[in-house]
Amino acid sequence: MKDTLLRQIYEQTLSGAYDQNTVASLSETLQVPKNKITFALQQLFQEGRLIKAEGKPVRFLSRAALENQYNLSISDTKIGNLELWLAGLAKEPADFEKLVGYDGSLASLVEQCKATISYPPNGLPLMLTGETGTGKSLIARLTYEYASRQGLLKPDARFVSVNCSEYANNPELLTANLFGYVKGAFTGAEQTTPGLIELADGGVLFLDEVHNLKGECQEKLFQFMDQSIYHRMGDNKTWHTSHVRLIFATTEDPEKVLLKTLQRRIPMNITVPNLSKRGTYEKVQMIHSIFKTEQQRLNVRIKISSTVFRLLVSYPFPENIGGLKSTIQSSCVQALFQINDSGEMEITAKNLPSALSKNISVASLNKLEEPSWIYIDELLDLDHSAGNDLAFYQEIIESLENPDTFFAVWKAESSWLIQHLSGENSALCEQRLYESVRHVCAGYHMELSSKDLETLQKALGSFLRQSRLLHFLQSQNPLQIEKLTLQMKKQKFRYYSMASEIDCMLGRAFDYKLNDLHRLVLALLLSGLEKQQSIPKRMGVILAHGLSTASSVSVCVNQLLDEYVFDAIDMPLSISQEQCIRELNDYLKKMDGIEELFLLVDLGSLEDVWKGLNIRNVNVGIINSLNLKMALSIGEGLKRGQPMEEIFETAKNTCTVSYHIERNREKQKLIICSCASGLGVAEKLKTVILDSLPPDSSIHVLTYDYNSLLLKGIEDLAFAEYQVICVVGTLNPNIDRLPFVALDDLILQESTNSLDLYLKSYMDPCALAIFKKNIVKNFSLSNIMNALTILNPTKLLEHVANAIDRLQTLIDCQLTNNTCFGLYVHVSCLIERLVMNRGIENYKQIEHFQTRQKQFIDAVCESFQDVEAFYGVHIPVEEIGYMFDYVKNDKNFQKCV
Ligand SMILES: Nc1ncnc2c1ncn2[C@@H]1O[C@H](COP(=O)(O)OP(=O)(O)OP(=O)(O)O)[C@@H](O)[C@H]1O
Repeated sequence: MKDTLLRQIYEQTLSGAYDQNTVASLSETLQVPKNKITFALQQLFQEGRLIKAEGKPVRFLSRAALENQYNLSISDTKIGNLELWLAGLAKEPADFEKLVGYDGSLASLVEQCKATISYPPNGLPLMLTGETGTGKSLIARLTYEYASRQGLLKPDARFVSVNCSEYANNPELLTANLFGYVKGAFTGAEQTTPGLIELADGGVLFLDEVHNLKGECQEKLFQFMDQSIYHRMGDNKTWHTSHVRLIFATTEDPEKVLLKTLQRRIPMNITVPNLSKRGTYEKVQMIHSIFKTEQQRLNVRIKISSTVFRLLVSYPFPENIGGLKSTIQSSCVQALFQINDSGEMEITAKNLPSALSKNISVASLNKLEEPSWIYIDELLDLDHSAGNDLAFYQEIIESLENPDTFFAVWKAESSWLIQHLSGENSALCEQRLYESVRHVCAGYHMELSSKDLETLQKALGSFLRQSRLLHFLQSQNPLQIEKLTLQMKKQKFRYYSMASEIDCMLGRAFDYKLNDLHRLVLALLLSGLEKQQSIPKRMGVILAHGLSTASSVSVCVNQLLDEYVFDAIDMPLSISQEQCIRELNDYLKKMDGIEELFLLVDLGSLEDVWKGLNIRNVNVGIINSLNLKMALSIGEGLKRGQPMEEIFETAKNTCTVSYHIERNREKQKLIICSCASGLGVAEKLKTVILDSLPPDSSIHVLTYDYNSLLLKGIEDLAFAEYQVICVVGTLNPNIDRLPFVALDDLILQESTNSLDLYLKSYMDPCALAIFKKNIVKNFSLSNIMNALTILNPTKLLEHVANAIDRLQTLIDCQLTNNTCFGLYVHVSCLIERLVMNRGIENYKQIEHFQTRQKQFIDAVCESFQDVEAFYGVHIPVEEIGYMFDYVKNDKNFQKCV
């Protein structure tokens, strides 16, 4: 009757007539009393052949029918909402895809299982070892499903599973059940019964907890493995044949618990990793998958608190996935009546077994419970990139198993992270963050491209977004992270220190604190980004007291040399020597990889500084003198790549100290005599002025070339020693703030006051009176002429005066007396110079003058014809230029023009 009932249910399940699989309906169809149907259904359900759909009335479904129909293995036995559950089944993935981690931590295991079961002709025996609850049974079943789907098994081939531990106290019974027995083989063997090996013919026999198999049974088993034949218990004559693919599983070490002969016959031994090795993301997937099943079973939307999520991910379940599953199931039972107004089941930490939440105080439990809920349906969508990132972080932590190689692992991983982050479209593109990161990097001489900076910025963005996940990762692996931090500080302090600075900056800018794991990953990222760049092998550091002394000198030298040779450490005056040294040591840590350091310190003895330095793999040269010249000399040596000692020697020699004291002194007073007519006139002027000065006068009189005076003014070094009172000459050189006294003024005595005026401050009144008297006497025209020329002054003056009269007629202008007298002197000197071949040859813009003042030039030429003829000279046009300059300032001439 049982078989008929099972067949009926099988067909009705296949045809979808689930409503006919009730006690009442089946009793009616099969014409069997309800109580007998109920009893048989109960038995079949316990055997795992039926699935029970709760409800009114209860319905039963054939497991085999559904498994064939959906081509999958069903582990559920009782279901809540049948329709929902069936909808879920339709979406179920095939065989190994049901295994969380099939393409992750279990990828190679899956490949091995597939290869072993497919090995021709009948597959190879496979041993699965692993802690309890790691998924050995599931993997065995999925291996069967895979073989079945691949057509490696007969269509009706079964997966027969036997748990050897159930027979631990009765090994005979296990042998009987495995190989079958004949009637009378033992007490109670009322009829000949086929064994499980026979039932599994063409399919898969899974022997779980195989370490419970007694030696005798093991021996029987390997005989069967060799030849596919066996005896039933109680009949040692008849051989039976069965072709079975065998899968074994044990939580023990097979080498310790199985006979060597059996071990040899199991060529493939696969270890199933325990939950803690699966990586956080796979744990999250498992939590999701288990809750999802419960959600379907209970037909409610489930949400869990973030604490529940954190605890489930971080708790080290001794029963592995089995433990996680039963914890989740029990939490759902506990929360069965915690359905909110929206019909959602809310699972909080209070619904978890006490073992999980024992580390959380009631207060913090309540506090922690307040915030976010996570819907099961959205669990995997927390952050799409979270999966990869978490696996990445996990891998970093796992690489710690072998600290010697983890930097190598990191190197590879960092390029993954860089790539990953470069492709990510981060929302956190704030210029402030970007600039701050750049600022920190620049402080470490790490010049990053904008793309690299963007990568860093995205990394920080990803930290901010995934803070919840990363914080529980941190809490999950505190020891590894501590160990890693120590290694990082030791080997890559530069990057760790940079990450810490970025952390501070983040704190200020976004009120966000990185945890150790963040900092490590950031440091790793920075070291990855810098792999293309070279940290300077040699560097200079200026260490000086004052708010910006060191930085000013270093900036100046770097600019002058156009090379970054100096860093600076500014020391406020209030800080102690120890603090300075501490700062310097911090700097040295930052500059991890530097080989030589040139240190310029302003204060403190050399010993104080170098004794306090923590030097490892760095040569530090210290010089206790700081000035720009010294810094420049050392900077130049650094730039040229000279050896350290040579650099210091050169600096020492170029910077020898010398001193000079310039005492305050009164400058001597000076009158400059400078004439466009030439130095000769100036010399004569000088003699006349000197003769006019009282004998005890301290005023100096010097001659100076007129053109040089125009060019250089009184900045000329020749005047450095003097305080120039005024210039006396024929033409005003018009020098700023330098008074001019015209010769003609002196001759005409019209403005003796002008010279008096300038000399008044430098002479006592008595001396000034003598000077004035002498000037009147000495500066009469004839006196001047006498002093000026070697020619006969009376004759010369007569000729010149006639020529100038004629000139005035030709240009039709009556010049002032001043101009006339000035011209007499000037032209007389001119003639004398020409006689002596010392004519002036240059005049500014002579062509311009020639074209513009042609009329004047012609007038001069004509009026001076007699003079030229008499003295046998020719007045060149340049000299006429100077005569014009004399005339042009005349107020009458200006009116005529
Ligand atoms: N990779 C996985 N993906 C999804 N669920 C899994 C996975 N591994 C195990 N499970 C689930 O975890 C539970 C325990 O797995 P299973 O019974 O196969 O472990 P086991 O190693 O055979 O344990 P034991 O040694 O105690 O028999 C099962 O409900 C199984 O469906």
